[in-house]
Parts: sequence; C-alpha cells; structure tokens
Amino acid sequence: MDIILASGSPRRRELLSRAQLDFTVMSVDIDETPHANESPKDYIERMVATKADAAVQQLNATSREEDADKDVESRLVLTADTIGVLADGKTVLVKPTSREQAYEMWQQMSDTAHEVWTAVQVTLIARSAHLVPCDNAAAHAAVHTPKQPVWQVVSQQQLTERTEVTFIPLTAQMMREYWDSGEPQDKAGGYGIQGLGAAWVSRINGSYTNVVGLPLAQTLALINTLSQHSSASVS
Ligand SMILES: Cc1cn([C@H]2C[C@H](O)[C@@H](COP(=O)(O)OP(=O)(O)OP(=O)(O)O)O2)c(=O)[nH]c1=O
Repeated sequence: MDIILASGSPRRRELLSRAQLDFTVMSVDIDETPHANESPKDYIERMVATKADAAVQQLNATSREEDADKDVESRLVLTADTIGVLADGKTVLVKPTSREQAYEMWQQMSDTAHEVWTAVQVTLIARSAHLVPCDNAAAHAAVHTPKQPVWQVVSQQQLTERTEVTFIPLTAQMMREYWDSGEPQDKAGGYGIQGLGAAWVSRINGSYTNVVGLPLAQTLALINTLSQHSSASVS
C-alpha cells in the first residue's frame, strides 16, 4: 500500500522509518490557530483532519490522471498533531515562540506530571477512475462528472493517544541552558524527550513514541485497518 506521511516533522519521519514501511513524505502548511473555547482533543483532531484535507488538495493540484502510475489505485495519507496538556486537562502546551513563553510553560511543568497527546489520522484515498460506484446513479456520475479529481477520499480513521510525563524540579539555570540549546523551539511543550529533554523526565506512563510525536504501534494498527478497507472499495 502506497503511504504518504504528510508531515514536516523529522521525528515522525524517523519514527515511521523504524517500522520498515516504504513511504513518501510531503509537507502541508495549515492555520494551527485554536478556535475559541476549543477543547484540546477537538483541536488536535481538527488539526489532523485539516492536514489530511490539505494533503489531498495538494496531491490533486499536482496530479494528472494521465500521469498517475496506473498500478497505484489507492494510497494512505498519514497525519499527526502533538500537544502537551497540563493536569487541569485544559491548558495546552504549545511550541514556544519565545524564551519567556517557554519559561512560563516549564514553570507549570516543573516537579509534576503533564500529558502529551498525539492525534493520528489515516486517510484512504483512491483514484477516481477506480472507485467502485455504489449504485447506477453514482456509476453515471462517476463517468460523466467533468474534471474528477485524480484522488478522492474513501474513508478515514483517527485515534488520540495520551502519555503521562513527569518532570523533575526545574531551576532557572536549567531552563536558561535548555532554551539556549535550541532544542525547545519546534516542539510541543518546548522539550524533546528523545534529546536533551530526557534529563528532565523522571518517569512516563504510556507510549514513549507518542511523546516524540507518533504512537508507532497504534499508528501501524490504524494503517493495517485502512489497508484492509482498500480492497473493499477499490476495483
Ligand atoms: C513532546 C515532544 C514533542 N516533539 C515534537 C513532535 C512534533 O514534531 C512537535 C509537535 O508539533 P506538531 O505541530 O504536532 O508537528 P510539526 O509541526 O513538527 O510537524 P507537522 O505539523 O508538519 O506534522 O513536537 C518532540 O520531538 N519530542 C517531544 O518530546
């Protein structure tokens, strides 16, 4: 099954490569601004769905039926979004845009537990020419609808995995040195458990790969499920 990782995260690319799957990577750029009063779970589930939609739009903008590899009838698009959440279940820990914002987050994470949530979506897309019409009207439409996009969404499934992470007590010097390392800037919660951030973690309860940005075992199970959907819906 042709898999596309629609992510710019080098950590996600590295994690998926550990599964020894063949995949290609594309980046999508979406507006990640939360809606007013949006719950953390609703936010990350909306993010992965929006990233998937953007990836399909991008594929259709660059694909032409005549160029498509005729052997590839369906593909899986994998998207993910990771945030930290404080014990209140509401305060979202984002990628810090400044030293001050990082310090403010870390002071709330010091010597206590927070959670890291990653939402994952696997979207099955099929070449329009290969879709199995469900009735005569659909069959007529599939043949006579002008300018069908090359790729159409057949189905998608999401999951949200949560891992509890406990930090040791953090001092001002620890925070200053960590910010200066450059590691915090592009990571939810401003730390990388796979990097220097490991020194701040006294324990985790749950999936380690979920903290890094892709709960690998759960993601592979989702890929397997959607791969089985494919044979049922593509001629
Ligand atoms: C908590 C934690 C997060 N992270 C990273 C994983 C993600 O790359 C990032 C969360 O930001 P995301 O917005 O989920 O992902 P991204 O912007 O890096 O990539 P894309 O949206 O294109 O998929 O934080 C770590 O690398 N280690 C950690 O311990």
